[in-house]
Amino acid sequence: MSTIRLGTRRSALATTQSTWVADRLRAAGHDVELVLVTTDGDRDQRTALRQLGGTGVFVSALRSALHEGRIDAAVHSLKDLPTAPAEGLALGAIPVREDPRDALVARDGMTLGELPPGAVIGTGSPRRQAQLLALGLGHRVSDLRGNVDTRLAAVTEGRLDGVVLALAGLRRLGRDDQVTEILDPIQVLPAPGQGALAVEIRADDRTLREAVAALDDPDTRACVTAERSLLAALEAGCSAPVGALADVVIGDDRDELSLRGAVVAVDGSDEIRRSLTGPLDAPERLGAALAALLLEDGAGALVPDLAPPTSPTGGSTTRTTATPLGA
Ligand SMILES: NCc1[nH]cc(CCC(=O)O)c1CC(=O)O
Repeated sequence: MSTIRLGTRRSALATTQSTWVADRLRAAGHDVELVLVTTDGDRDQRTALRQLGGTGVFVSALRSALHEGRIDAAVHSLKDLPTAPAEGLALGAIPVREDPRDALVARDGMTLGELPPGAVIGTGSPRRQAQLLALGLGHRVSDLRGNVDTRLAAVTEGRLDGVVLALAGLRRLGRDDQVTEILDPIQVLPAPGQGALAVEIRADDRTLREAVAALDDPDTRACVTAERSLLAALEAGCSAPVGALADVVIGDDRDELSLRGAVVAVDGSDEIRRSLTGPLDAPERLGAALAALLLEDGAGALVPDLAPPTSPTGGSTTRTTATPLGA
């Protein structure tokens, strides 16, 4: 087969991830060439992610390159991919995922519990902000964007007391030695899909589909499918204050999927956490069922832009459209 042109964003994290995918494809006997693509999300470092249009800013340039045949496959961080399927494209492989948890990098080796009230923690993610404030430790949150090294520098240079990032990104970049606390999902649930990669291809490209299929990890795919179905059923985007984490667990006579979800008011004043377990082969249903449960129990009141409950109770108005948060 001819050389696979593997499209990637230019950031250190993105090229590390795509190099990882390229190495696995090469190990399987393929020739691979990395093609660097600049995205709007990389170009505009100063605008808050929310103002940039939330979902998809890192993704659309790679998708255009796929559609136009400039690349044969694109490597994305799955959590940056909008939940809506892209016309004509398919997720050819979802490789085994890195640790999905969030991590704190704080001054003086401190954990969240050790940071004093008034300490300022940097994050550009409403999900992280909401869950950090909901801990009730009196911390403050400051908007922070930029690549991993820029964000870490804010702590080492003393501008912030701490930053919260995905452990997966720090691991891949070899920066996890700076982590002062791995945040327990009991307190801070990661973003749906966090720690996982997606290899996107053209849906009709059977050669590429076969080439990348060996990279797919079915357990990871089941977990992230459940997490993303929850997000989709809430009609929330990747910048919504919604956390989700699925695990494969040992059931009575076979493996099952356990899904946790959290919807948190962005000011941390209230939160709803629920979990459900279901069959491993029906992750979409599990995600949708947990979304319905969260909405029934009032998630919509915490985050006004979420979907209405599927069975509206007396007196409430059923909205026919929902704007994704962050749009
Ligand atoms: N939104 C940026 C982004 N997209 C994926 C990762 C980390 C790697 C991953 O989650 O797979 C990050 C950085 C971060 O959240 O700290």
